[in-house]
Amino acid sequence: MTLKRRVTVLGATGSVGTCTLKLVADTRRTAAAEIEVEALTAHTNAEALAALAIEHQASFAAVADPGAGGRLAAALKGTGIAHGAGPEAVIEAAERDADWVMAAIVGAAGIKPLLAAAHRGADIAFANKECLVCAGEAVLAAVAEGGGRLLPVDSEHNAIFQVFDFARPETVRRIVLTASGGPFRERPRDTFDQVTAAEAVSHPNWSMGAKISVDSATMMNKGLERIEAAYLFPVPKERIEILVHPQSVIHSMVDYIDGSMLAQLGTPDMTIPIASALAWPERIPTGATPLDLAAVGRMTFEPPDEQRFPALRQARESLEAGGLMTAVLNAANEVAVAAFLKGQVRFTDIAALTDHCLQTVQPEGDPFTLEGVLEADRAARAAVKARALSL
Ligand SMILES: NC(=O)C1=CN([C@@H]2O[C@H](COP(=O)(O)OP(=O)(O)OC[C@H]3O[C@@H](n4cnc5c(N)ncnc54)[C@H](OP(=O)(O)O)[C@@H]3O)[C@@H](O)[C@H]2O)C=CC1
Ligand SMILES: CC(=O)[C@@H](O)[C@H](O)COP(=O)(O)O
Ligand SMILES: [Mn+2]
Repeated sequence: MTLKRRVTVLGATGSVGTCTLKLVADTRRTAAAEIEVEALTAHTNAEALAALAIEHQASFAAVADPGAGGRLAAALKGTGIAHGAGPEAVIEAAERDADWVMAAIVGAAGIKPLLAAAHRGADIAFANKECLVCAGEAVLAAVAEGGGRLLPVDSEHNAIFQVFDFARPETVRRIVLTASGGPFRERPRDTFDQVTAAEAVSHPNWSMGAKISVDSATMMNKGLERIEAAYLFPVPKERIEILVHPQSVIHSMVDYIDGSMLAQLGTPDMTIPIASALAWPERIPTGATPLDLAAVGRMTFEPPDEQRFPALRQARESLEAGGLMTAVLNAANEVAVAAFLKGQVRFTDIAALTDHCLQTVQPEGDPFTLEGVLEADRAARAAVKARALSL
């Protein structure tokens, strides 16, 4: 089998983006594969983007920040690589002719490029969970219209995707999303207000970008993943459960009506779910360390604690409420996490700010349209910013 792909990576300079490009390069070197790189994007990191574009011989590179365009142009001078700057240039990257697009921008900023790629029928390797959380209906509609595949990359959802019987969804009793519990699983609750940004981004098992690392620390990540799973898999939302598994070896499970539980296991390395999405339904070799269960020794499990991690309750209630409440939750969380990372609010303020927003913002737009989502997103961001100023 020769794997043929023309790939675009949205969010190429990030943790998932660089992992994807390393896998692409390794696969080209070590397997029967014809993989070309069409376009790469970043936000402000123009020099790193240019280096990646040159290394991977991309046709086009774009930075979302218009102010970074000059640096990108300078770094690409003489290479022949076309480039652009501003949100429209990132959308142009998504519109260019790649058949496999890695959606690895962080946050709702990724919505428009994702929709552009989905609308024209590209296969979407889907990491950017915030897009499904805030615009799930629009994303699924764009994928259906375009006719491409939505290939989950988030490790839990990729695990479920690998073991879910899509031909017989009625045989699924429940989905069990595993959660590491984050860096503060055992930390005394009464010290949470002293948590520093450096402590919050130190995930016990995964090396990831700052925003998702903080989300893992508050366990909002698992809440967002429950919402993501509700869009990705044909299972009633009340049958999506969370189980704390501190070793992050079992990446999630599907529980069937006959009592069989199927799981996907692996070392905690994003190379594995990205490779699954790149080759699907085939498999390709990767450099990921093979799982050594004897070395792991023990795997443990605990129920999640919504008192200790209120983000879990907030996400569950937002999913139950439906409509645009998950868009409100996502936007509120994005602003609160950014404020925490800048040292403007305490760790415990993140949940307080999202709670405030969920109680005060009542979006009235249409959750099926991008306009409705963006309106809810704006209202939630404004509410959190106003509240954060008064803390
Ligand atoms: N990291 C992981 O292991 C996993 C991540 N995910 C999800 O994947 C997504 C990416 O995560 P991760 O790679 O960790 O994030 P990073 O912060 O490491 O990277 C984010 C990428 O998005 C770009 N970016 C940031 N803001 C914007 C913007 N406003 N417009 C356009 N591009 C932007 C960044 O560019 P620049 O470098 O210029 O800032 C960078 O390329 C997230 O949604 C996350 O939840 C899911 C599972 C695992
Ligand atoms: C790698 C990945 O998919 C992350 O979402 C990871 O699962 C975070 O770990 P926890 O949210 O379980 O701490
Ligand atoms: Mn995950």
